[in-house]
Amino acid sequence: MSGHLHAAPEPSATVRTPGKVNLVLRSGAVRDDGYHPLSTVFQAVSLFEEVTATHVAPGAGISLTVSGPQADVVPLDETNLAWRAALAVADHTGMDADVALHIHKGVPVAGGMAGGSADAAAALVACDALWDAGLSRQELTMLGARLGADVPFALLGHTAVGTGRGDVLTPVLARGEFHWAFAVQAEGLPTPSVFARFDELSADDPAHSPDPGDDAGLMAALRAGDPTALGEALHNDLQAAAVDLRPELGRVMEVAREAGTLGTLVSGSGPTVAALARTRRHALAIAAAWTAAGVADSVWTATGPAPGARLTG
Ligand SMILES: C[C@](O)(CO)[C@H](O)COP(=O)(O)OP(=O)(O)OC[C@H]1O[C@@H](n2ccc(N)nc2=O)[C@H](O)[C@@H]1O
Ligand SMILES: Nc1ncnc2c1ncn2[C@@H]1O[C@H](COP(=O)(O)OP(=O)(O)OP(=O)(O)O)[C@@H](O)[C@H]1O
Repeated sequence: MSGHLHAAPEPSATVRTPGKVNLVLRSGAVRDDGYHPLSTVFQAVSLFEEVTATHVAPGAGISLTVSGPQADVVPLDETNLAWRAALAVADHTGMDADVALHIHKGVPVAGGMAGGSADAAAALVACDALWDAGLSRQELTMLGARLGADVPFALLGHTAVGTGRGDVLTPVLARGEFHWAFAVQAEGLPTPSVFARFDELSADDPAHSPDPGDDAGLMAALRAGDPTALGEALHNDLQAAAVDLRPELGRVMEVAREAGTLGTLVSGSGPTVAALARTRRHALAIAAAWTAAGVADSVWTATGPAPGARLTG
């Protein structure tokens, strides 16, 4: 036995963040800054991203590795949202941006479920913890909103109303557990293309505001934990645009209806289709129906709501 002690493991911080589905998404006309005013209700679901931030030698800079089912399609450079999040924390605090990041992806990539945004949120919290920067939730949320409209919700989790670009959040009371099935397509849809198609489809009303809608039924369903009522209240203004770009999504929703879904819609900007189920077993049955019909490249099941960004190690 040598006289050396084992080197202590490099200190690291691991943070878990959820993907999301928009239970309702209403969009107004494009603003001068290229964004659309939204009125949306997010629900975080139990598909999680995990980001680990590990100390490296001073001056080593940022490095990034990615694992998980679709790791090969995720950028490994400074365009990655987790990388940009680490830089944002360093800039904001004056710390040196020296960190090794690892992302384990559990949310479909470019699927309209905010996987990249979840990585940004997780990297913000992980770097804050690793560097002992002591940022408040408010500061993290402000940094997150600059990285992407969906990032603040990945920090918060659970169920929340989003206004502005989707980044101004108000938590919503939801009781119980909702069961979801997701039909994922290998080829993602770029969010800007879906909003651009939405603009073309609504060109007859170029100045419209997001329809305030009547979400009383949705809120009551969430408060009561009533999946049948929630299924009836699901709505997505971007759905027509996503289906226009990917007509095969119509068939995906039809198969979910044949399998008795309580409600089905395109998740966010798509192309993932979400179906609300009565039970976990029913969610598995809807997923099996998609597989049997050959309409999805992969099928996933999850529950919502799920917690926001949490340090797990
Ligand atoms: C579709 C949703 O997922 C619904 O939650 C989000 O609105 C998208 O959020 P995100 O991917 O975090 O969006 P960002 O990364 O901030 O923006 C990507 C692009 O999406 C479009 N975008 C996004 C959000 C918004 N309210 N209006 C938009 O028009 C813009 O073209 C923008 O350049
Ligand atoms: N950490 C990341 N993980 C995945 N994609 C990323 C990441 N950082 C940047 N990207 C880029 O962003 C694109 C969209 O990825 P993401 O998975 O966030 O889409 P999304 O789920 O549709 O997002 P949203 O629902 O927020 O619109 C990818 O095609 C990829 O090029």
